Amino acid sequence: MRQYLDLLAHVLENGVDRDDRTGTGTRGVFGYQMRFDLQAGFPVLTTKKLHLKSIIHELLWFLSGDTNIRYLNEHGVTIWDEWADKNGDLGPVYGAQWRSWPTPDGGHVDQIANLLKSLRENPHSRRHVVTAWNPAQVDEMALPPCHCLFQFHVAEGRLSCQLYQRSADIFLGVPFNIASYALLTMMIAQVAGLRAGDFVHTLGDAHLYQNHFEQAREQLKRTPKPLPQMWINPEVGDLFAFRYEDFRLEGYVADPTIRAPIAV
Ligand SMILES: Nc1nc(=O)c2c([nH]1)NC[C@@H]1CN(c3ccc(C(=O)N[C@@H](CCC(=O)O)C(=O)O)cc3)CN21
Ligand SMILES: O=c1ccn([C@H]2C[C@H](O)[C@@H](COP(=O)(O)O)O2)c(=O)[nH]1
Repeated sequence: MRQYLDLLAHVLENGVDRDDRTGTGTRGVFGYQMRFDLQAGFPVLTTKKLHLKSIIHELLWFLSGDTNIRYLNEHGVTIWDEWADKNGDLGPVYGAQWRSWPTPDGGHVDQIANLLKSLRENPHSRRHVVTAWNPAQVDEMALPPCHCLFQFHVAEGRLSCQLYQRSADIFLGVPFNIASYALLTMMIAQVAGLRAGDFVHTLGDAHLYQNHFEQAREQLKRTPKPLPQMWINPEVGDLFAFRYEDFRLEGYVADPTIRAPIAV
C-alpha cells in the first residue's frame, strides 16, 4: 500500500493547515488520486492492522438499504454510533440513496439494481453511475455523504470502479473507504461474470486531523508487507445474498493498530 503511504507523506509535507467543522484542525490538499490493481492483492493497509469486520458489515448494511445502526451494533460495529439519534437513525444516508432514492412522483430508484442490470445488458456503457449526493435530502442526513459518487467501467472483461470522495479523513476514514470499495468492486464483478480491474480513488478535500499527525509519522516509519488475498464464496451469484461468512481475508500480516481519536 505504497500509494497510501505516499498520500500520508504528501499531505504532511505539502498540505495547508486550516480549521474545520469539528474544531480539531486539519492539514490538507484539494484533489488527489490513487489507483489499486485488484489483481495485485486486496488493498488493505499492512502498516497498521485494520478491523475488516467493521468494513464488511458496513458494506453489507449499505447494500441492504438500512440506515439505522441497530444491525451494525448487533454485529459489534460501533463506527457510526456518534452520529446516530436516540433511536439509532442516521437519516436518509448511503443505504437509502443507493437502494431507494425518492422520485418526485412518490416512487423510488434502486440505483444498485439498475447498475447490475446495465452492467449485464450494456457493459460498455459510460453511464454506470451511483450517487449518494441527493441535494434535496442532504439536510436530513446525520452526515452528508463523503464517498458521494462512483462509476464502473468495463474493458476486456475487467470491471473497474472510480470513487469521488468529497471529504477524506486520511488516517481513519480512507483506509476503510479503500477496502470497502475494493470489496464492492470484487463482489459486483463476481455477480456480473467479470474479473475485478482497478479501483481508482479520487479525493476532494483530503485532510489529516491535527491529532493524527503523530500516528501518521509513526506509520510512515513502517515497511509495507505483501498484500493479502480476499476469498469470496464463489457460489454467491446475487449481490444482495452475500453474508459476512462469504468473505475471508487470507494471509493478512500487518503491524499493530495505531489508536487515533475520531473527529465528530
Ligand atoms: N471524522 C470522521 N472520519 C471518518 O472517517 C468518518 C466520520 N467522521 N464519520 C462517519 C464515518 C464513520 N467512519 C469511521 C468511524 C470510526 C473509525 C475508527 O475509529 N476506526 C478505528 C477502528 C474502529 C473499529 O473498527 O471498531 C481504526 O483504528 O481504524 C473509522 C471510520 C468513517 N466516517
Ligand atoms: O466514509 C467516510 C466518512 C467520513 N469521512 C470523514 C471526512 C471528514 O473528516 C468527516 C466528514 O466531515 P465533513 O465536514 O462533512 O466533511 O468524515 C471519511 O473520510 N470517510
